[in-house]
Amino acid sequence: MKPSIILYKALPDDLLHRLEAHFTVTQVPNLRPETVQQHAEVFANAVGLLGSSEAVNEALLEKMPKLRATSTVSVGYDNFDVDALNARNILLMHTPTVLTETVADTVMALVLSTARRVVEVADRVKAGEWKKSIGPDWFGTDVHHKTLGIVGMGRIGMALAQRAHCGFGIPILYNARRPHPQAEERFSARYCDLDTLLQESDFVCLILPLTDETHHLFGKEQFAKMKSSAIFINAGRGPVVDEQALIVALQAGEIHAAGLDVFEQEPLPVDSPLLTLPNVVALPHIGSATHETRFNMAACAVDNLIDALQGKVEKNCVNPQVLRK
Ligand SMILES: NC(=O)c1ccc[n+]([C@@H]2O[C@H](COP(=O)([O-])OP(=O)(O)OC[C@H]3O[C@@H](n4cnc5c(N)ncnc54)[C@H](O)[C@@H]3O)[C@@H](O)[C@H]2O)c1
Ligand SMILES: O=C(O)[C@H](O)CO
Repeated sequence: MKPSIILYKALPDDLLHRLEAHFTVTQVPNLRPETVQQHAEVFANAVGLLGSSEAVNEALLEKMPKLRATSTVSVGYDNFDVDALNARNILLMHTPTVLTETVADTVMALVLSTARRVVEVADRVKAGEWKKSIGPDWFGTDVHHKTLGIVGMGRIGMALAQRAHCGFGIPILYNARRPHPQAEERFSARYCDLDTLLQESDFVCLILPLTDETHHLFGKEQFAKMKSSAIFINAGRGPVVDEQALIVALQAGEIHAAGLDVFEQEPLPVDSPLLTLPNVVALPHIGSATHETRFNMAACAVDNLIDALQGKVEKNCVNPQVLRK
C-alpha cells in the first residue's frame, strides 16, 4: 500500500499525478480544526503534508502522529512551528531559488510604480482627468541613480541589487546580519548599520523573513530616521513592519510613499487607511505570482516531498538535522 499524504492546496493535474505515483493523496481545503476533525483518520495516518499559507503548529501535529515530512509551496516558512517539527523529527521543505527572480521583478515594479506614481496617474487618465498637457502635479521622482537601501541581502535581495545596480545605475546600501562579499564585488554594494541606511537611502526595501528578531523591526523610530523624500517598500512579510506606525508616517509626510506587497493582516482589510492614501501602492501578495513561477514552485514542493519521504534532503530542507537524530 502506498503511504498516505495530505494535500491542502490545489495542484495542476500533472503535478497531482506525480504525487499519486508515490502516495495515496487526500485533498482537503485547509488545515482548520473542523477540517482535521472531519478527516481525523486520514490526518492520523498521513506521513506527508503539502500546501501553503496555513498554520502548522503543535495542535495540528498532535493530530498527525505519523507525520514525517511537510512541504510548503513558498520560501517563507514563518507559519510553521519549526521547534515543534524538530521535537517530533519532522522535516520541513520549502521552495527557495525558483521564485527569486520573479519576486525581485515585483520589488522593482513597486520601486518604479511608487516613484513614478504609475497607478495613481493611470487611474486619473481612466477617470478622464487628462484634458491638457500635464503639469507638475502629475510628476514623479527619478529612480535611476538614486540610492537604494536593501534590508535583508539574501537571494531576493541580491537579485534586486542586480536589477537596480546593473539596470538603473543605482548605488546600493545594505544591512544584513553579516557583510556579503559577493554583493560588494558584483554590485559595489556598501554594508552599513540600519540607521545609516535609513538616513542615506532614497528607497528603503525590506526583503526579510519574519522571525522573532524581525517582528516590528520597522516602527515609528525607523520611519522618523528616513528622508522625508524616501520611498518605503516591503515585500518580505507584513509583521516585520508596525503598520500603524507606517500609516502615521505616511499621513504626517515623514516619508514620501510606500509600495507594499505584504501586510500585517492578509487579505488587507478593506477599511485599512493605507487604501485611502494616493501615495501607497498596495499589492495582494503577488511577489511570486506569475503562471511560470507558481507552477515551478508547486513542482519543486512536490519533488521536495517525494525526496524528503525517501530520506533525500540535499537541498530545500529547513531542518535537515532531524534526519541525523
Ligand atoms: N512577497 C512575496 O510574495 C514573497 C516571495 C518570496 C519571499 N518572500 C519573503 O522574503 C523573504 C526572503 O526570501 P529570500 O529567498 O531572499 O530568503 P534568504 O534567506 O535568502 O534571505 C533573507 C535574508 O535576510 C537576512 N536577515 C534575517 N534576519 C535579519 C535581520 N534581523 N536583519 C538583517 N538581515 C536579516 C538573512 O541573513 C538573509 O540574508 C522570505 O523569507 C519571505 O518571507 C516574500
Ligand atoms: O514566501 C513565499 O514564497 C511567498 O511569500 C509566497 O507565500
